[in-house]
Amino acid sequence: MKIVILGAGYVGLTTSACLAELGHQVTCCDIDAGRVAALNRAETPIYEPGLGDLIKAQMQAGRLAFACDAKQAVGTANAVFLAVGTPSSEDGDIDLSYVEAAATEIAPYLPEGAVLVVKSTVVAGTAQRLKRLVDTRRGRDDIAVASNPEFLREGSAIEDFLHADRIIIGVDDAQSEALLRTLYRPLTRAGVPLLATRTVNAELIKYAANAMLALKIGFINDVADLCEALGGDVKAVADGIGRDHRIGTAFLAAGPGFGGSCFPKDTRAFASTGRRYGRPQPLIEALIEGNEARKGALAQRIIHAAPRHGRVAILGTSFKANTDDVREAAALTIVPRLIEAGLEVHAHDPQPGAAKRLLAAAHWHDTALAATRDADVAVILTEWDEYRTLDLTQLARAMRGRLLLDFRNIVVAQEAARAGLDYQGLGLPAAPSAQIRRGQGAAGSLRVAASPA
Ligand SMILES: NC(=O)c1ccc[n+]([C@@H]2O[C@H](COP(=O)([O-])OP(=O)(O)OC[C@H]3O[C@@H](n4cnc5c(N)ncnc54)[C@H](O)[C@@H]3O)[C@@H](O)[C@H]2O)c1
Ligand SMILES: O=c1ccn([C@@H]2O[C@H](COP(=O)(O)OP(=O)(O)O[C@H]3O[C@H](CO)[C@@H](O)[C@H](O)[C@H]3O)[C@@H](O)[C@H]2O)c(=O)[nH]1
Repeated sequence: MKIVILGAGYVGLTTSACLAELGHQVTCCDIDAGRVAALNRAETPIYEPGLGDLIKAQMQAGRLAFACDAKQAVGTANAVFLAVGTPSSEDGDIDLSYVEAAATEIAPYLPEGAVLVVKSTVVAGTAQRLKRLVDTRRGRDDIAVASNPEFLREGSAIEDFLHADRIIIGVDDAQSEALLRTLYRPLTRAGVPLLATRTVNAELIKYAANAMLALKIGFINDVADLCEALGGDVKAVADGIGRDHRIGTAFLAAGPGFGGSCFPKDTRAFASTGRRYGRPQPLIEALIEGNEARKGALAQRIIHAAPRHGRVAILGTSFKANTDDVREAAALTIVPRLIEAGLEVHAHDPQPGAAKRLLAAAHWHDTALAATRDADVAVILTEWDEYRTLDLTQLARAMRGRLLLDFRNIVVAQEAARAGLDYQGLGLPAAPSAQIRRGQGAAGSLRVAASPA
């Protein structure tokens, strides 16, 4: 099948490379000429494990090409996917201008019978609205518009695409359904379930799925706060509740608040849609507020823990591990607040991406150890594997102070204590470092109070 994808971002590039891998002929177009030129040199503009290699392999196989001129590319396409951005607008609603601009631009050039597929995350009713827009631009009704929301996670995008829990296709006509079923046949044959429903449902599924996952995170973060007050252990609590298969263990890791390009934006859009249609979503409204407040509260915790004008090492600025994406990362809230409070911030991330520019007031280092040199407090903000395996003895030696704040709960408290560090996780009993150093007791048997986030 001949496929054109508009947008060479995380979703557009992953979709392009994976559909090529499934045997389709794919052209991926982007209005960013620099990005297209880099891709044509087989340079991948984002950090996503395995993506660069897959793109190269598919280009060499002749199944994947990149272009700027979408008008020309769509002329012979069976399907055109919109994978452009849908950022938040100022009122929390969704900005559909990129989606509408892309559809408007290509509408006159689509071949009769082509299907326009909305892969970008869009509010319910958008596919039907785009159908009217395309019909008006063409002056006839010969293009079907479908919805095919994407559920990949950054950092495991290819795996998520090729081994999806399910594929959702939103289709309001038989032609779209037939085309999308054929397109995804290699995956459905391999056992991936495909659910066909109307476009409005597909659009709602995407938002409801993200809202549900974000709720799990917001809930466990609140439980972590309670654990701190009561001397409990949020990891044990999460494990205990997660073993109930109706709850499930996934997405119950306490952290510094969810970030990224999706959960914050999509929960805001979900809440805003509820308000617009007179069906408020109070759970989601509270979730959004609590998540923002959490980032601020954790910044305050660091400020209280550090000496005046002290030095803080921030380990990890990406919104999660295995990505260079910093969109709505906790670091973007926390680091500026530390600097405003007069602290000196030394930062490290294995893939800093745009963070170096966005957090230019921080001092950047090439290694985690260099960032922690002479630090009064070290803070883990992203759960990169390299922070899990930090040499804690070296870290303790490099630091001026003793306090390690682990906002991802990835360090073993006893090991930190043995290295001479004062360790605080989130919702974990504080490690009794002094006693452990003297060889007495395990973490949890001797508690010291930790301030709630
Ligand atoms: N990032 C994710 O993990 C993820 C996962 C699922 C769904 N989504 C959704 O997918 C959409 C895309 O997200 P993303 O993170 O890939 O965005 P992104 O910002 O990484 O990439 C968007 C790309 O679209 C390009 N673009 C804008 N207008 C264009 C046009 N008219 N023609 C061609 N290209 C154009 C931009 O230059 C940019 O390169 C969003 O709606 C997002 O909510 C994202
Ligand atoms: O137990 C957890 C799981 C995640 N997070 C945080 O939640 C945010 C989002 O993480 P994740 O969902 O892994 O990454 P995304 O790439 O943003 O993926 C989400 O958003 C995408 C865009 O809509 C969807 O396609 C995915 O299904 C959905 O998981 C990050 O800040 C994580 O650190 C936690 O704090 N605790």
